[in-house]
Amino acid sequence: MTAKRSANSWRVTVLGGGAWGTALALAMLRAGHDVRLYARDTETVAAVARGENPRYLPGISIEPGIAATGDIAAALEGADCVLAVTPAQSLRAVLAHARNHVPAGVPLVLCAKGIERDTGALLSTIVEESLPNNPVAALSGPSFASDVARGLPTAVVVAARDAELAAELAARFSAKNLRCYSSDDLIGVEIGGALKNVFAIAAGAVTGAGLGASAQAAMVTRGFVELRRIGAAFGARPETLMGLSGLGDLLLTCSSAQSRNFAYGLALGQGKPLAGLPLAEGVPTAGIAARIAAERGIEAPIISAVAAILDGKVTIGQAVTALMTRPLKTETDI
Ligand SMILES: NC(=O)C1=CN([C@@H]2O[C@H](COP(=O)(O)OP(=O)(O)OC[C@H]3O[C@@H](n4cnc5c(N)ncnc54)[C@H](OP(=O)(O)O)[C@@H]3O)[C@@H](O)[C@H]2O)C=CC1
Ligand SMILES: O=C(CO)COP(=O)(O)O
Repeated sequence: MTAKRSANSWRVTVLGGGAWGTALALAMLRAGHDVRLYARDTETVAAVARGENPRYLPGISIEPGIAATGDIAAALEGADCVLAVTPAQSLRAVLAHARNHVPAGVPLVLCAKGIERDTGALLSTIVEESLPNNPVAALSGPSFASDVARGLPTAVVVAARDAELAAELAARFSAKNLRCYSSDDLIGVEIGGALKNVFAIAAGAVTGAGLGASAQAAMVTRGFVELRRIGAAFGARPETLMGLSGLGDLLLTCSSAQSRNFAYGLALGQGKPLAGLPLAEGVPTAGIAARIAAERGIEAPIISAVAAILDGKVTIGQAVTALMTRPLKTETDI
């Protein structure tokens, strides 16, 4: 199943041994690359070496060929490309740890989805601050880690400001069941991936609270308007947000309890305990996105409602009433 390495094979280093890091390491292996996986947790390193990652990808066997290590220097030595696949809120710390070992000039591909809670920085800004000598790219789109790890087909987008770099990365990452489109709209791809998580929480909450499929479709549609407004304020192109990293990922994660953000919202809507649930990137992103929208005068009532619910400032019922009684307007007034 593992593709043969060719002259086009790169040494690809994946930073992060969670669900998505492990799945992407497998995807890179299948695309014919020489893959190293850095995980800080020794048990994860040992598990990947055994051919499994039961904590993050239970029941999925990991093909041999991924060199897992807890040694950041060894992981990055000779890398042609680095994939950053830890949670958004950890990115700055991970890059600080990796900084002295990342070869100059090699692309750093963001695979996390979020906005830094404390600063409002997009993840590309964090890379540019931390690794000024490395071009930044982002990989995003509808792609559950377990689907990709199992080798099920999907399509994603790889973006970089330099269209040639984006196209090269997309070509090198594509494999039989991973179709990578390219884009030079880095910010658009980042914003789509980050904000869809907030609406996935909202979609889960709508389902959990039993508000009905109609409410869910209406919320996701109006949420997408907010995503487009915020995207526009950051200079994202509308067609990017209509693509895999915006609409595509919104469709996936707002309709499936396989999404951890949707599952988080579902528990919220059902009044179940939230402690101990898996990573839901939309939680920190909701608060900072609401703040960014308020500071920039962008109308984002659903994002603000999600942030207020997560902060315990309003109940889901109160938020729904507030949303339903907003002044009426034309639909196209975005
Ligand atoms: N899972 C998915 O389907 C997809 C996820 N993503 C995005 O990818 C990102 C990562 O998600 P995912 O892999 O699923 O998350 P997981 O919770 O499955 O794994 C997170 C990984 O990051 C590691 N980590 C956290 N903080 C640090 C740190 N400071 N230094 C080193 N390692 C650290 C964790 O290590 P430890 O075990 O030691 O805590 C763990 O290996 C998120 O932004 C997510 O939105 C994108 C597309 C699909
Ligand atoms: O981004 C994802 C799929 O594209 C994964 O979504 P969750 O983090 O909500 O599981």
